[in-house]
Amino acid sequence: MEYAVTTDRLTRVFGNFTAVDQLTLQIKPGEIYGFLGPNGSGKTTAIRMLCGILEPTSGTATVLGYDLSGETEQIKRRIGYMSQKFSLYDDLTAAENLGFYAGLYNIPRRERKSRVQEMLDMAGLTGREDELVAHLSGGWKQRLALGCAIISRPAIVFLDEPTSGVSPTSRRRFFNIISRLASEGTTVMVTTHFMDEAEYCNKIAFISSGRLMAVDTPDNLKQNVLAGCLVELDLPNAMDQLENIEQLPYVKECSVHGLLLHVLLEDESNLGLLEEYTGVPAKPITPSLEDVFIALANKN
Ligand SMILES: Nc1ncnc2c1ncn2[C@@H]1O[C@H](COP(=O)(O)OP(=O)(O)OP(=O)(O)O)[C@@H](O)[C@H]1O
Repeated sequence: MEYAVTTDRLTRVFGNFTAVDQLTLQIKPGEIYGFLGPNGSGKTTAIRMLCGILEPTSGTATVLGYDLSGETEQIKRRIGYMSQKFSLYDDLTAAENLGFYAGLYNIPRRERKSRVQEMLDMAGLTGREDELVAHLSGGWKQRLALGCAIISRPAIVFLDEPTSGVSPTSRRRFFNIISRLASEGTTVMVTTHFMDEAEYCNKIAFISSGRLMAVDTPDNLKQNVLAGCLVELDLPNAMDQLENIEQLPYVKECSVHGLLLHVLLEDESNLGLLEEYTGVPAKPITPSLEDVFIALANKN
C-alpha cells in the first residue's frame, strides 16, 4: 500500500458553512502526520470523516485502501481513534477500561489479558491497573485513552488534540510513545496546537478555514513558507510598539514571542530602516514553526 490515507477534494458542508473545503492530501504508512490550524479550521471535521463517523458532502478518500464511500465499516474496524474527550469510563479501573475496549474490538478472549498488560506497559500504567479512572490524573488518563485506542493494534491511529490539558512532562512522554509506535510501522495522524509537538511530526499539514494552506516537513516549512527576512527585536514595551511597527510599509508581519518581537520584513535591505525606527538592533533569525503558523493563519 503506497498510502495509508488519500483524500481528493474532500469537503464537508454544515448548512451553508463549509467546514472542510476540497482537502487533498496523502499520508504514507508509518508517518506521523501533524494536522495544524487555528480553532475551528476543520481539523476535527476532517478526522471524523476519515474515521467513517461523519459523511463527506463531496470528494473522495481512502483509509488503508478502503473507500470512504461504502467501506466505512471496514475502515472503523481497522483504525484507532482518540477524540478530544477521552472516551473512558470513570467508574471502571484502568485495566477494566482496556478490557472493555479489547471486547469491543473482538480481540479473542485468550489474548485479552496479555493485550491489556501490553497496553498498561506501553502507557506506563503498570501498578495502577486497579485504580479507578476517576482517580487518575490527566496525563495517566491520556495514556490510558491511547491504550484503549490502539489495543486492537490498528495500522493507523487518529489522535484529535490528545495532549490538551496535560502537563509538559506528560505531553513529552506521550509523544515519545507516539514516535515509538510510528517507528514500529503505525501511521499516526494527530492534531495539536503545540508547536513543540508539531516538531515530532514527519509531515505537517496546515489548514485554515477548511483549506489546506501548506504541507511539508517541519524543516521545509520553516525554510520555505515565510517570504522575506525575519528579525528579532528586544524592545522595551514591545506590546505598545506592535501596532506602529505593523504599519511600516516594509513590514509584512509582527508578533510577540515572550518578551521579544518577531518582525517579517519585505527583504533584508529593510533591516537598517527598522533599526533606525526602533533604535534597537534587528537580528535575523530562522523562523520557528510558530512563525510559520502565524504567517499561514494570517494569509487567509
Ligand atoms: N455538526 C456541526 N454542525 C455545524 N457546524 C459544525 C459542526 N461540526 C463542526 N462545525 C463547525 O465547523 C467548523 C470546524 O470545526 P472543527 O471542530 O472541525 O474545527 P477544529 O479545527 O477541529 O477546531 P479546534 O481546534 O477548536 O478543535 C467550526 O466552525 C464548527 O463550529
